[in-house]
Amino acid sequence: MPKKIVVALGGNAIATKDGSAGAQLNSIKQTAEVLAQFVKAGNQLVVTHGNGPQVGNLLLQMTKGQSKGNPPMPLDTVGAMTQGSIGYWLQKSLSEIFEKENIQKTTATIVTQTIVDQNDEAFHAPSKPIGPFYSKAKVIAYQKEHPGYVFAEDAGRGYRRVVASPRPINIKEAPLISLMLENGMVPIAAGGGGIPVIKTADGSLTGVEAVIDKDFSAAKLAENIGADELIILTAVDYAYINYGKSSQKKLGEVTVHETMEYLEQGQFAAGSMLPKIQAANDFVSNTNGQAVITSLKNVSHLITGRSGTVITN
Ligand SMILES: Nc1ncnc2c1ncn2[C@@H]1O[C@H](COP(=O)(O)OP(=O)(O)O)[C@@H](O)[C@H]1O
Ligand SMILES: NC(=O)OP(=O)(O)O
Repeated sequence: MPKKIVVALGGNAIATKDGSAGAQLNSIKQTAEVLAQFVKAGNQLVVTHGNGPQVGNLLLQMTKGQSKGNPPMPLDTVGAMTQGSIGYWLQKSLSEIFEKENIQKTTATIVTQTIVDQNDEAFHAPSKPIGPFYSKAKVIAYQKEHPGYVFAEDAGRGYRRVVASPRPINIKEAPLISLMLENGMVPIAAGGGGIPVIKTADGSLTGVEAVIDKDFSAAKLAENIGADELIILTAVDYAYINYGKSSQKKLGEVTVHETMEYLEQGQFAAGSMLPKIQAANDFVSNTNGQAVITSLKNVSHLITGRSGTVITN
């Protein structure tokens, strides 16, 4: 039965070792072929994506080229810029497939704002990894240059700069995204978790220095638009317990209750699998829908049957 699906794509699934626009576009072209399968199967689809590598890389480029009259942009603006660039690559790739395969769909990227709480504790505890991986020695050198920067170890893969990552409260453009779906479009929205904004006393929205986790924003967007399913696509086919150990065991069909127990045991690494499990649990608990965590290459199995880590109530 056709469903309303929100797919969240990992920023690391888009970024390539070669960070050029051409290389990222090529990688996204292959991703779009996979995403189009959801549409061909008759589903309503919203695509959201990460920007962790891209937002950090763009900031590095700006820092290098800065001058008094040409300062680096704040993180809300850099986030918006990556929504534009990654959205453009996705939109172009999906449109080309729709045209080539005569699929009666259009797609467009929505510059999306995500409302967060200005008192969120996360503003005092940077946790979201952005940009490239560094060695310990490089981190020490970097911190001399930029004393305000905070770095953290990222799931055994090296050190990365970390920034504040408050939880989304609401997706400002959710009603527009619903309208697009009702009119047969494929929205690309809440990229990079959405542009982080707070509500000020007069009710207006102001951008803040943060990068929101796209898994939490995808879950909130899925909730806001009444989606049936949240699908988080990353590098692994399943979430595992005892990950990386000889006793590693994949999680197939699990309940929120079971994942909560694994969570308490510390089975999921902070900054990588942990937010995915938490976001999936939030969506399932708040909506009674279903969440799936799997890899891009496993999507064909997902479309024909059940595959990956499937979380239900
Ligand atoms: N328990 C776990 N099960 C599966 N993967 C895990 C687990 N703990 C940590 N990971 C790591 O989390 C990664 C996914 O997180 P991340 O790379 O941040 O995702 P994204 O695709 O959103 O960029 C996996 O590729 C894996 O290396
Ligand atoms: N914003 C965000 O969550 O990006 P990644 O998925 O790349 O970490």
